[in-house]
Amino acid sequence: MQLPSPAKLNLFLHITGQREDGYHELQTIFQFIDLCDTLTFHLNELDEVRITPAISGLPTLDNLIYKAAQQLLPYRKNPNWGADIHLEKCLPMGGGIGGGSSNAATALLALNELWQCGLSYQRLADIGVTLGADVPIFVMGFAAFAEGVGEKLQAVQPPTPYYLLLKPNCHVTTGQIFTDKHLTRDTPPIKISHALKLGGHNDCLDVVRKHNPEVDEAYLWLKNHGDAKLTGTGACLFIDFDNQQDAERVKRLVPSKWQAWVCLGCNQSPTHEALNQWIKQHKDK
Ligand SMILES: C[C@](O)(CO)[C@H](O)COP(=O)(O)OP(=O)(O)OC[C@H]1O[C@@H](n2ccc(N)nc2=O)[C@H](O)[C@@H]1O
Ligand SMILES: Nc1ncnc2c1ncn2[C@@H]1O[C@H](COP(=O)(O)OP(=O)(O)OP(=O)(O)O)[C@@H](O)[C@H]1O
Repeated sequence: MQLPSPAKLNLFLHITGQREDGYHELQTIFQFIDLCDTLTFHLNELDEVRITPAISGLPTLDNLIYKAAQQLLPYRKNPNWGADIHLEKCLPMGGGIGGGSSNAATALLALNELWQCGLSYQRLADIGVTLGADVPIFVMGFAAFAEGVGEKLQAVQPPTPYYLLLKPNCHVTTGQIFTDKHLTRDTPPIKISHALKLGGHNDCLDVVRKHNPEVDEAYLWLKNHGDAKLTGTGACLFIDFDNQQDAERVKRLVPSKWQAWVCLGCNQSPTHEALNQWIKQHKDK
């Protein structure tokens, strides 16, 4: 089974409070983009989960794909079943586009089928949120207005423009941004209708720019070409365009020290499209 594992953008990110366990309550709109890793799964009968290739600097036990697989082991129909998982990495790490969370969700969705666990998407999302706040959105697979720590989801259909996505040459640690004492944590909650009509801002932007001069520099550069926004806690920035040509034109101007992509917003996750096709083919057999 081969599945794409897409990135997400936070079209805005408001921090509305902080829970007693330290986690922040937020409001955001999540939308997928067609920039993806690819995961390939083969069932084995060795009761082992093996992931190739290793991600440099990341022990397998810490790989979110491995952690996701461990969570599903108790639900396997056959206790001898394991999986060989190949990861083709394309999404930059520490970019605020949720690559690790997406990989975890893709593994939950794939292994739920291959191991015949029979869990609902909601059960997989509940398991997923224990791995990372961004995992549920990738499990559910629809663009959403999110609240809580990102797990309370209402489906929405925002416009699906072309985006220019820019990755400054640095890695932002989400935990560091959320522990900064200057982070604004009291943005008044907004209604979903307001969010869809007027959007919002990213409360993390100032703190991320302060900690990461490269993000600051890239933000000032991108602002000359449109309404530059930060996704999640960065480092990635984006602007939207009505058409692909305009996005490509600005991409050609991006200084070579930064990575840039032109991608399309999607309100359905490509993981689910591919998974549903796989399920259909296997039912037909
Ligand atoms: C910023 C967002 O990307 C917006 O979509 C997410 O809220 C972050 O989600 P994530 O990367 O899956 O984050 P996690 O791996 O769950 O958390 C990393 C660290 O960020 C902090 N954290 C994360 C999410 C949240 N709502 N409040 C927090 O305070 C916690 O200190 C946590 O230890
Ligand atoms: N399969 C994986 N792919 C990428 N990162 C992983 C994976 N498994 C664990 N990680 C760890 O998760 C960290 C965050 O990676 P990720 O790509 O999700 O960052 P991010 O885009 O900033 O996420 P977010 O927007 O959720 O904060 C990485 O630095 C890495 O240590």
